[in-house]
Amino acid sequence: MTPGVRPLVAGNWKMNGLRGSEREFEAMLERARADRGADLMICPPATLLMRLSAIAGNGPIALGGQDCHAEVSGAHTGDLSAEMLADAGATAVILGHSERRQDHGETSAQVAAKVEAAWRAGLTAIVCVGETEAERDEGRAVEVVLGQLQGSVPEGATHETLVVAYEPVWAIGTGRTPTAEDVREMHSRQREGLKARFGKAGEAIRILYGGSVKPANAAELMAIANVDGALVGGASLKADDFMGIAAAYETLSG
Ligand SMILES: O=C[C@H](O)COP(=O)(O)O
Repeated sequence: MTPGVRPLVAGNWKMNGLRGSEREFEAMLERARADRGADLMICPPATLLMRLSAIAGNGPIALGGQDCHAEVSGAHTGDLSAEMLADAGATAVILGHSERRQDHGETSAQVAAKVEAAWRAGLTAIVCVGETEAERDEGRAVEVVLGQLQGSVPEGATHETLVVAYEPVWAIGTGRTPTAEDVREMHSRQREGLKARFGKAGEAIRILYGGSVKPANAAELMAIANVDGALVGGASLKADDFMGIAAAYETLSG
């Protein structure tokens, strides 16, 4: 946690979810009515955004997209603009997820262009960074992550327009997590980088941890300095698991 910074627990449904998933979302909403000490967000596949937005209303769970194109509109088959996501009810968009960087060859420069697009549309950009296992083994984790952060985030970021999500690639969907000391070190180095670049604003930009976050390990991870919430994949698909992670903040504040 960072003193004075309200945490964010965001769920990334990735390529999961059909209409029946509305029931899971409704169950999350019902349980989110009590303030859990953290902002909550679900990033469903784009096909569900408008439906979940109609259910969510002005309730306690915000919605986000999982990617966007840098342009406003045009001949880009299969792509979605940030404006379209905003129109469908999103207030944020995940950008530069390692699955986009790996599966679609996205570079940090392309991610930065998408961040500009998100800001143009009034969306908060959730920018993902993280090292592979080989890069960690080579002792390059800090260098890789700070390089991605520098290249993927344009000038002018604030705590309202930017959220960073640190996700070690080898921890995603594997059930493995870094040691608390490694998480502390990585988040602290990113905080220093954000402060050096954005001054006072960099102190309040949220840095989420992502990678095999579960109800059982959430409280320990979220208690680490400069861990301002979580980006949750698999465990965000079920209301019990997602709200179990959000409940870590009740433990921490209680
Ligand atoms: O965006 C979320 C992450 O990739 C984490 O996924 P996971 O919680 O399934 O490990």
